[in-house]
Amino acid sequence: MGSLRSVVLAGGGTGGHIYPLLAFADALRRHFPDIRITTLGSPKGMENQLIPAAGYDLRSIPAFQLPRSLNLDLLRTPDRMYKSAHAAGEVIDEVEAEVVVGFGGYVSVPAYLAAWRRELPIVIHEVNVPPGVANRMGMKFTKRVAVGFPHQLEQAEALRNARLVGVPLRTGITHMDRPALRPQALYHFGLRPDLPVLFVSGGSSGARTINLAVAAAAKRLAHAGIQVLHVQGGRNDPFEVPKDLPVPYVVVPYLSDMQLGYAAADLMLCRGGAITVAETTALGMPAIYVPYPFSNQEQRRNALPVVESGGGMLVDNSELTPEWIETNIIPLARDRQRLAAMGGAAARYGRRDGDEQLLRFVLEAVS
Ligand SMILES: CC(=O)N[C@H]1[C@@H](OP(=O)(O)OP(=O)(O)OC[C@H]2O[C@@H](n3ccc(=O)[nH]c3=O)[C@H](O)[C@@H]2O)O[C@H](CO)[C@@H](O)[C@@H]1O
Repeated sequence: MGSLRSVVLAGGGTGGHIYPLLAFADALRRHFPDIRITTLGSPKGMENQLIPAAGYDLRSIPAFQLPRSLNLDLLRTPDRMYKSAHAAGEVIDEVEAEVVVGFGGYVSVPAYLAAWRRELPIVIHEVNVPPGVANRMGMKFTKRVAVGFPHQLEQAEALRNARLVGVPLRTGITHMDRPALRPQALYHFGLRPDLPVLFVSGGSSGARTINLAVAAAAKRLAHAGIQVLHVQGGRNDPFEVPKDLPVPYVVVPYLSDMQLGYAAADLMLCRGGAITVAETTALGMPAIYVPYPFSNQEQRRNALPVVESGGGMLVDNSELTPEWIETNIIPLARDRQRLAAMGGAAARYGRRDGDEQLLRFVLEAVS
């Protein structure tokens, strides 16, 4: 394996772009303890909480809002684009970066531009179909594109020649011994060991439809003996859960230790964000996916191969009602055999070494 002294990692916005960046940073640190790792983020994204909390150097680049599609609007923002790229370039020069690795989000664009001007290697990691706007721009400057999932290679022309590496995931998740951590996780959340746990999470920002539907089904779930661990999500309004339920229904605003949630869970109800899908499958977690309906069907594409291989169920956002939950989730959560079969199928689809595979790809780029 080669070696690296200084890298710049760019990515921001929501958890889906930041957690893979952090997991990759951890892999770099494991292999090269003296490496200088500098991250570029935007002033308002979740990176401002998550990256410093993980102990990495975060530099803020002036906000640069891309249009939702690549069109002429881009040419109308040259000043801001120039300013952002200039700021990214200053950081790249200061730390003498050998490579820029981008994970998507608007802040990646100035990083790609600045690296390209300096003729530095650029590596892009993309997890969605269609690829995000920022990474699509980046692909004009580099052919070194890595993807998280096999379906991306088939479903996006722009990703046809990409390298399949998987998704860098936090080792707290990939190296977790779920049964061993379970008692501690249940105790942590105040959940009972004798009843199944439904773990509800709408991704890093939360999901209003999921939150309201599950809260409205709280009584039915509780009377069926199903406990709920419900992550409200970073950007969502609180919701009401009836008091005096016969079994625990625990609401938490956000989980920094997501592995505790996974360890407590028997079944997950979640959106189909790419990193969530990478995590549930890496863990062999049976899951019901409710794809976010407003972004190009990308979350449906993430979840569909898992569901087709038997690792979960898929339900449309508009169909997730308390009645649907009663009819479908209650029997499933009580059926240990079916859950085990689903979990096994999910695990066969999942990958755990995305961080190592991406590192290999990046080392090839700098050699
Ligand atoms: C609405 C939208 O556009 N969503 C996109 C966004 O989702 P989002 O940002 O929600 O990202 P994902 O669902 O892919 O990942 C969420 C991440 O947040 C973590 N987490 C979540 C809740 C919590 O309390 N604690 C915690 O740590 C999860 O463990 C996971 O690592 O980025 C993904 C990756 O580009 C895309 O595939 C999604 O389509």
